Amino acid sequence: MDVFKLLSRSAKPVQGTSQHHLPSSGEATNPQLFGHAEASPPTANSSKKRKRGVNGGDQPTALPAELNFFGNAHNTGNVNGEEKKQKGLPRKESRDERTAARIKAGDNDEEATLGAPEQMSVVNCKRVLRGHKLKITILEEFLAQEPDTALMEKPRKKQKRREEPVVPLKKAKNDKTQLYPEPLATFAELRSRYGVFRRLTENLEAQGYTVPTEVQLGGLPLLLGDLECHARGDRDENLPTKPRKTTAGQGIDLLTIAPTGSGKTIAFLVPVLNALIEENKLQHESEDSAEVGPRAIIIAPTKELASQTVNEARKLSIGTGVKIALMKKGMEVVESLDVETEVDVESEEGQSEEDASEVDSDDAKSSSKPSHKRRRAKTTKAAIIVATPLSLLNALKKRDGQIASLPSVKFLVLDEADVLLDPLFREQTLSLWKSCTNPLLRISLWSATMGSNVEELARKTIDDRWDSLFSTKASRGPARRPLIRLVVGLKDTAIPNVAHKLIYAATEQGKLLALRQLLHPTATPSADTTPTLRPPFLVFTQTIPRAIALHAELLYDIPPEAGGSSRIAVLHADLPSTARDSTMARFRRGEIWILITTDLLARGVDFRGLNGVVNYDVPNSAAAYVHRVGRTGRAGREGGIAVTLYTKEDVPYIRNVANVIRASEKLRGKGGEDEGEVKQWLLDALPTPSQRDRQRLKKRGIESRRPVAGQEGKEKSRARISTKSGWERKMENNRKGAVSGSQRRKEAEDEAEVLIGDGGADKSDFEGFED
Ligand SMILES: Nc1ncnc2c1ncn2[C@@H]1O[C@H](COP(=O)(O)OP(=O)(O)OP(=O)(O)O)[C@@H](O)[C@H]1O
Repeated sequence: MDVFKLLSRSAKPVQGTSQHHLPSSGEATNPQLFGHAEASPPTANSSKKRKRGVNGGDQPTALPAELNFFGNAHNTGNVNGEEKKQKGLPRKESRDERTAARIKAGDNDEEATLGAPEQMSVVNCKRVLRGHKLKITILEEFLAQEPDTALMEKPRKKQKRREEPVVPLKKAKNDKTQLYPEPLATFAELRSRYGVFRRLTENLEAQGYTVPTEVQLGGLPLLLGDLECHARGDRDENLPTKPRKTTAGQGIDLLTIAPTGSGKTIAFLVPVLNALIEENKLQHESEDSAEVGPRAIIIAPTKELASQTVNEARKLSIGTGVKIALMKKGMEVVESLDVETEVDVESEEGQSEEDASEVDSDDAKSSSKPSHKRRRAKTTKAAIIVATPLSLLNALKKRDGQIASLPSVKFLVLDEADVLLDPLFREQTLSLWKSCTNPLLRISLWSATMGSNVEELARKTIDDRWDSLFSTKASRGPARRPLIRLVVGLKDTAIPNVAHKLIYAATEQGKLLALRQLLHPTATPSADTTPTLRPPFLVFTQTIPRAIALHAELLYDIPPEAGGSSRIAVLHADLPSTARDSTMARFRRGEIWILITTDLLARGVDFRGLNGVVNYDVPNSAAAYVHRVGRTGRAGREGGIAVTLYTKEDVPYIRNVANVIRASEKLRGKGGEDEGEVKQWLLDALPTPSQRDRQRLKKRGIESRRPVAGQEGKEKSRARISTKSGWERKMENNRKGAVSGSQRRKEAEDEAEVLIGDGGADKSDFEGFED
């Protein structure tokens, strides 16, 4: 029995989306989104800019035949080595030295570690990076400067110090500097170039990854190397690599904006795991006692994403000795701290949420519920802790309300950083950031979308933290790490490998009809009309009550032969953890085909075989749209469909979504006025929402779909999802009212008749007539 056929009621598939093109039907052939044609050498006129360079980018010698970086990258460096020799520039040693240290530390695969390939020239690096739409910019650069010893010896008055702060480091801001680090051509280079531990690369290989995705080919060299990258802009593009002096060994802080499903998790996990394996080995060799406390913290906005990250990290860490733990309520992080370890077990689940559009109510809300049952906390011995902000914050909260510090933490990763630094989680995230007091802390922020305000906040927090650590008279401080920004593709744009459909449904009832039409198409669809959506897919609503209501409405739409109501489920933050976990597991196993949810699942969650996403309620922002539709088309898979239903209430705001679709279609090559889903005439016709409107929408969603707290009746009616119009419902209610009224009247009459029959009074009261 073809269950998909049953669900789609024998409809023929849309042209061009035959089953073998659907994302769920197989592995992606190429996880990279851009630069597939990179291997072919450029034509003479392909880069006018290069002519300005010293040697001229159009010279054949500047673009050698080894440009097939993804075929045999190890050959690419020879020419560059020659170039360097000719120019008399020093060859860098640091990688080899590091590799030798690795071997000494016990990772003895000499064959793989020796003979690291030579470096590419800047021209080649630039070509590859541009081909893959990677832009790497240095946001802030900090140069070490000798501290003023006079100031160190003579403490100044408070007033004076404020006027002339003692800053042992000179800060040099340069917003325009672009970097061209050598991209990672193959995963084998992790070992040969960066001396990554064998076990880690084997575990990566075991996952079946063959080609690094864009964020991995750009991000891993930045995080694993010593920033020996090309720091000059267009002017000096033909000059070879010059290692940066200021930051060797210190690493960098990184802000990454890369498309959804582009493999950011691997990009941040590999460097952290590698560093921790190294640390373990060195500790073991020197027989030092193991450091107390976690060494890396990964923060994610939802439990679902956090537990997915733990799974990924555990797969990569098999046999390495690095322990990873998912932060749970009741877990103690650092034993020696006098933290509030006794926890309320009952209040752990099902905290309610005011607004379902928020990412995870459990974390966004404070946990000030009274305790019912208490149990002792366990101290985790894990080196890496993956947590939602509130779960970790609760574990660090001391009895006096202060947050305990985590000096052992050297890596802080903010996954979905823009939402973690959004007002909903900002305070919690910044408190955790502040609690990581280790001066060597390396921070990396990751997301598919990042507003400039979030970038600015990240920059400022890094600045302030550094100043508070090293601006005192006595502290000299290490050389300041630079903050680098890596952008893959077009910032804040949906992935190009998903087909977008924007459907006007006019009213709420129209949306339900349209969704049913998607589920059970009656007419043969064509590429231009309503798309056929094949399970499994996700349906997003604005609020929890609406998700529940839609689930109730669609529950019996799936024929019993196809599994009936068990094939459709709802997942939201008001459900207990166990129910959430079980629904996720059933959806991943393919037992659930249609999962109705809120923005709880909009970010980070990776369902490999998801065929589509339905925005039953329009997302609250362009960023929300990017993340929601990014649940399909993961790792470069083709065939995903994103359907957005909108009503007349959405029209004032739909332009945000239309713009994202248009930009994504341009990336796909459908940039013409009359091409793609969003035609120019539609864009011209749509109103542009004001900044205020956009902010209000982001915060509250469409007002008429919001539940009204404390007004049970209204709340219900607003959440109601039904094909019946308001007028029909009113008439139905009137009919129901009339029927129940007549029933009441009838009952009253019957009662009266009984009383009359009985003489109209209570027998017990009747004492009889007196003689
Ligand atoms: N090099 C690779 N080759 C093939 N698949 C990969 C590669 N790297 C990661 N993947 C797969 O790509 C999928 C998406 O990865 P991941 O969840 O890390 O994406 P992401 O960039 O974090 O997305 P989001 O922004 O939605 O959180 C996963 O299924 C992962 O296994």
